[in-house]
Amino acid sequence: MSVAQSLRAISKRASPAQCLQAQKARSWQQHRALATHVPPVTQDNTSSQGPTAMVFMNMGGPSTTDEVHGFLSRLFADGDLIPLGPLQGYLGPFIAKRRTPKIQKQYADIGGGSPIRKWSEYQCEEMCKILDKIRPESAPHKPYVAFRYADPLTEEMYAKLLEDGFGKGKGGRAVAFTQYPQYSCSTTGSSLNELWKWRQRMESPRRNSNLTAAEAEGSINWSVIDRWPTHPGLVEAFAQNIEATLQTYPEDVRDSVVLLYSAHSLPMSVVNRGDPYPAEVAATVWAVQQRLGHKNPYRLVWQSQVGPSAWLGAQTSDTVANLVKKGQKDLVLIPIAFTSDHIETLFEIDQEVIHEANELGADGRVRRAESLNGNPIFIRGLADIAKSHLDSGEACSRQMGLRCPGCKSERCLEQKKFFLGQNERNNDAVAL
Ligand SMILES: C=CC1=C(C)c2cc3[nH]c(cc4nc(cc5[nH]c(cc1n2)c(C)c5CCC(=O)O)C(CCC(=O)O)=C4C)c(C)c3C=C
Ligand code: FES
Ligand SMILES: [Fe+2]
Repeated sequence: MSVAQSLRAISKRASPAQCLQAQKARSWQQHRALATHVPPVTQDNTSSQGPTAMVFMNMGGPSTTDEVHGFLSRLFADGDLIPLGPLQGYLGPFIAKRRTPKIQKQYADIGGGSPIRKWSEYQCEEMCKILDKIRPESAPHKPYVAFRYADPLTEEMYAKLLEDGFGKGKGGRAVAFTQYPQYSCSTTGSSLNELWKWRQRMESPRRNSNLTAAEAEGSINWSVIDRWPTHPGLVEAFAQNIEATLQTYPEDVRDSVVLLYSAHSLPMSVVNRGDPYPAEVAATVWAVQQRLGHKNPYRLVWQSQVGPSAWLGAQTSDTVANLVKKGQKDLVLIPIAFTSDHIETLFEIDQEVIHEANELGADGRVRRAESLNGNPIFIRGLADIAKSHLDSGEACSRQMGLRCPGCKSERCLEQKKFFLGQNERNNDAVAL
């Protein structure tokens, strides 16, 4: 049975409409029980390579409104995300401070904070439980979360890894697993640059004079899962959420509902540098459309642009308003580049875009597909991605070695050299 078939089999317990209802009502405990529903394992559970640290990397978000300023300060200090040149140290804090009240209000409006920490910790824990069963040779798999701009930060995660017995002369295996399905240098690239920076600070004898030679010798062996835009588990989970939302429309209009896949936009300067993200997001969309049998018309649109520079379009909000004005009111919005709810779904789509559509007369017919959050098919897919990665013995994908055509960043080059060099299998791969 293929991965896609087995994922579909796991989920064949309710119709899409029932699924939507059930998903809305599903409690935390139920999510837990479903995520760990895996086929029985027959291998014996003796571990020879474990423990293995599974580190989920993402941007993070403020869990409370008090954390908004710190979150924005780190975000605007990140030259990989927002390059402000030599003035970054002055301009970054200035913009962060000025923007804080507006963004605090948005987080207050979605319940007081971002749910991304809760979902990331849950997804990682549940994935590790599944991995222990389907890949006992590297068990126990220990869950860690490393956020770029909010707690738990990369340095906090690294300190915890060392405290838990990885590194410091004992070596140990850690997998940096990006939670951005599609690779962008402004997201996954930034998280990897940060991880590499803290690895140098905490485990390199040149940078950390407190390390003994033995401790430096036995440092953590890192590998990276850097992208997974068309993995069947991801595609199946998206497809089922879309089908469940389509079931909420009357049968006679169902096939003419327009599907609007919405992803966070990128500045055109990043797109023109050759960033892989737009192509990889489009790959996800195409895979989901194929799984759905192309029954509905679709468009890929882009949201959440910040500041006055040119960004990749068409914009989600303009597209929705245009279609509604033209009389196409049946629209499903699908957040396609993020794996849990966040301010862009709960505030921007639910409270701004859909609200505006209703003011234009959409009459509740513009709806959003649920985010992946605790979806058991998705979490089973994550475990499958991790298992394939561990089985492959590779340090990272070959794709990761090839820099953007317009990249001038030494940091990118050094980071890629480091991760490529973490495993013998990649010995013939070079960072270009
Ligand atoms: C795949 C997802 C994302 C990409 C690509 C991305 C690129 C990107 N973002 C900014 C600037 C900001 N992003 C902000 C918040 C934010 N961004 C993403 C995702 C991606 N960003 C998320 C999920 C969030 C919200 C986090 C949460 O609530 O959980 C913000 C802060 C909010 C604001 O001030 O509006 C900024 C700023 C740039 C410049 C960029 C590409 C270069
Ligand atoms: S900006 Fe893409 S590799 Fe450096
Ligand atoms: Fe963003």
